Amino acid sequence: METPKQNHIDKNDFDHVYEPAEDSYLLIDALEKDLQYLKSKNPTFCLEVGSGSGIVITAFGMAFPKTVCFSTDINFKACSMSKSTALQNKVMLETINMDLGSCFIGNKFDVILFNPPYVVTDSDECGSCDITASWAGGIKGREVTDRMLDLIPKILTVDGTFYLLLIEDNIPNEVISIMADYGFNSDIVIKRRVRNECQLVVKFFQDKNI
Ligand SMILES: C[S@@+](CC[C@H](N)C(=O)[O-])C[C@H]1O[C@@H](n2cnc3c(N)ncnc32)[C@H](O)[C@@H]1O
Repeated sequence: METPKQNHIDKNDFDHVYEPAEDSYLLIDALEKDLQYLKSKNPTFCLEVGSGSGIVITAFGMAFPKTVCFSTDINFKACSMSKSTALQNKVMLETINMDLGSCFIGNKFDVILFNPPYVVTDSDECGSCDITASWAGGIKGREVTDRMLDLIPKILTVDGTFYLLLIEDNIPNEVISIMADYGFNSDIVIKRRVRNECQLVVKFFQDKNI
């Protein structure tokens, strides 16, 4: 998958919006690894929750020009940057400044992407609308992620796929078990150690075709 250009961004903008890092590129690499699977699904609608600079959803939109792409972010400045990144790379993207994706209940996406704030912090650090929201994940680094898990069955198509980035501190087996209770199968697409952090991307799906 091609890496989107981000020439329009001033370095200082990353004081307010998450700068693409190893986790962003791991999610892109997971999509690249799953390209044939995704192509076989011919997705009509894709949503990235917490799109930050927009690098992931733009990479997806470049690889799937016929897919209608949406993104959300709790941080207003991230929404503007996502839109500009998409525009610079000629990707049509609808961005919405909101919490997760609850306004979409009743609508269904074929692909949902989420690189959440996953760092273990105190609960009271979690839930801001600024740059802290990029990383502060509360207890087990899962407070935002777990709310998203509850939403997935309501906004993913029956044969859709949800890609979620986690670190070992998030206890991936617990996440897999929560999703299994909702009727989802899972598969670890990619795993990488980055300094002292083990990052992985897990995909969740309801059909049997991996
Ligand atoms: C780790 S950053 C990932 C940014 C981008 N997707 C990437 O991979 O580079 C997490 C993003 O989620 C956003 N976020 C955090 N909590 C959110 C929420 N409740 N609803 C929507 N976005 C949220 C943050 O503002 C931040 O942009």
